[in-house]
Amino acid sequence: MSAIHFNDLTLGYDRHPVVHHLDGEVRSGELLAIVGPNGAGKSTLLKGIAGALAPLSGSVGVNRKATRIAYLPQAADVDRKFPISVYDVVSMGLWRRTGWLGGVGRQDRAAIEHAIAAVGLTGFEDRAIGALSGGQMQRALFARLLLQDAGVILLDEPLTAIDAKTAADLLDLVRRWHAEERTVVAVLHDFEVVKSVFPQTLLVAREAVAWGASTDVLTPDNLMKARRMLEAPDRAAERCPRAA
Ligand SMILES: Nc1ncnc2c1ncn2[C@@H]1O[C@H](COP(=O)(O)OP(=O)(O)OP(=O)(O)O)[C@@H](O)[C@H]1O
Repeated sequence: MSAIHFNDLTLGYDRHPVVHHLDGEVRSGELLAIVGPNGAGKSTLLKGIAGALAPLSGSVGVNRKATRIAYLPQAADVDRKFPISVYDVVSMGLWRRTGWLGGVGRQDRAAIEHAIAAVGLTGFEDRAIGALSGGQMQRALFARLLLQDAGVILLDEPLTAIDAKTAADLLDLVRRWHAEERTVVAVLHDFEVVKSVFPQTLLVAREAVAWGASTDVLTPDNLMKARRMLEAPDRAAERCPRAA
């Protein structure tokens, strides 16, 4: 069963295409890494799946049974100046159930505490998020994802600027989601992590360069091809390759 399918999907900004004519599907329960050079369109693709960016043409569909999508944006896009505690950030994972003004019951409080404990942040509940380290903040955001209980989980560079211990802990949560048959799509730059945790990889450079088993995709030839595709002069004009 497919969890996400792309049908000639083109995404971009102000009518300038960034990701061109993507076709294919992510199987339900799959762990898929999205890799590619800077500016390849990885974050754009994740935003398209999350529904935060409408397609310029074509479509992206998420299976009805897995409609609940959780999305972790890049750390740089998260406003940490907002005066809110770890507990409140994590509890937002329950908004779908409690609503903006809904009360948090005893059961909900237990679930929030459980999620905070699962990411190793017990004792930090009252800490303002602006006073967390980058790794602690990422742990808090993963606790929120745990509560969201989504069928499809989208992670944009979840391990960037994270130390080895935190990365290992967060990858354990990804493995747990996989065991729970959730679909996880993550933008990653560390190929060793990809090869050891993510069986499937999509290599993008404004279009799909290769998509399949991670070991088949992450070859020097494919990576070189991706770099060249992004550096090609006609990219500067952001022309559609199929329109040429
Ligand atoms: N909001 C935006 N408005 C206009 N152009 C954008 C916007 N966001 C991204 N772009 C452009 O789209 C292209 C792809 O960006 P995107 O962030 O998707 O790449 P990426 O593969 O995630 O890169 P990185 O590895 O550096 O995070 C880039 O040329 C970028 O400048």
